[in-house]
Amino acid sequence: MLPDKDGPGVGGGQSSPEGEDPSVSLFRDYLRLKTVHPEPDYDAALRFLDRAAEELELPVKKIEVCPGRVVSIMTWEGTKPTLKSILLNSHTDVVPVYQEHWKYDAFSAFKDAQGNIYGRGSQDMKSVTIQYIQAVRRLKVVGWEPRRTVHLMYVPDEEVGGHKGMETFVTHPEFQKLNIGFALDEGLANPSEAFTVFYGERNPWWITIRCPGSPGHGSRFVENTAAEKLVILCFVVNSTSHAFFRLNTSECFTLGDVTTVNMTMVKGGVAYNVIPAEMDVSFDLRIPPTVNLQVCFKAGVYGATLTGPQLSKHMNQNTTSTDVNDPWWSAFSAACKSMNMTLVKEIFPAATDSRFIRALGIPAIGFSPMNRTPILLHDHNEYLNEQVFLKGIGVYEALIPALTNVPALPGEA
Ligand SMILES: CSCC[C@H](NC=O)C(=O)O
Ligand SMILES: [Zn+2]
Ligand SMILES: [Zn+2]
Repeated sequence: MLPDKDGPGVGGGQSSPEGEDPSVSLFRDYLRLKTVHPEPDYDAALRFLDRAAEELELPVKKIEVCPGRVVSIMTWEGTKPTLKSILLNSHTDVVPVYQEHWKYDAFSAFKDAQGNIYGRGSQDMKSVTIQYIQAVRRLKVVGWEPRRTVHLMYVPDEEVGGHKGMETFVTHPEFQKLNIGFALDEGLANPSEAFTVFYGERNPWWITIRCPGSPGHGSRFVENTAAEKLVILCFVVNSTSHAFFRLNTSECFTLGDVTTVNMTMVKGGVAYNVIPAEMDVSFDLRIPPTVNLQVCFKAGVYGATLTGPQLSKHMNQNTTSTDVNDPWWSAFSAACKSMNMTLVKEIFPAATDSRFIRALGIPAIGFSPMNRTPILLHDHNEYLNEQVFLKGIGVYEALIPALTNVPALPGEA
């Protein structure tokens, strides 16, 4: 039996503080699960999502893509199930916290007098998971039925690159069976009245460069040392400041439009007085889809060599159409317009699981309905206001019908 309105919430809602919207209580319950790296409690998330699926009366499919790494999918079958489906994707994991820098326990989902709900994942992206679920719940309660099938997918390990999550799952036959036509995934908050939507991402490259050099006694003049090469690489990294400069001019660049390079790890050396024979230096590069990746390869690393394993070097640069004539974008943007929402289109500055979906040629939009909210993902004191959260449910309540009503496209059954 579906509940009357937003339902009692997973687990019966007994924990709902008096007067609190059940959707907010459900969100706070989900924030309390410690799906935090390096050892996320994925079982707790899967149990929580199973209970939600039971309440929604939706079938669940689980696929263990790697040992201990399960993708869970709730499916709301459409009245035209041969048409391509809509994917509502979210990841279940969250990044670690420095608890000493938080005002409240990062896993207590504390709500202050302004209605700000503090918790790791409140923006990234447990809010979106619950908003999808509650939007579906509301649509079911009023008896609405989708034409296209809707899949709510919950994936592990996005925060560590998605290798044991979405990257592997997109190669699985069960993924093909979902027959996805269009996907929604996470975006970022926007401090203004507007909402940001992401139609592409910068390519993340996590690379390690080995700098071999001449060894010797630490008291001598030695030419061509490993450390010397490492220092030259520091100058290369300095080019990041050019990108920063461009960001701060009147030119309309956002972080997603420029390349950034940060040296993030250095390894090498055994003793104060021994010049090491090699040093490894690691970089986090983010390259916009408009930059020729082959040129990046040829840029040269001053006699140093790339060494393995290169943790991530995403090469696909597909972006999603935001052309007025694109049927998915026009459905998405028209629904937002009907709610008087202002949209700002950008390239996502970091990486999400959308990149694996776009790489298959499937259009994907990164969108978390959080306006009037500072960008606090991965930061201390990450929070989301309950009113903003609740409005977001309404946004999906309009977006799901808009997207599932996109008429059959050429080539669709
Ligand atoms: C190289 S994949 C890294 C994925 C990660 N995603 C979220 O923060 C990021 O650092 O962007
Ligand atoms: Zn995220
Ligand atoms: Zn994240």
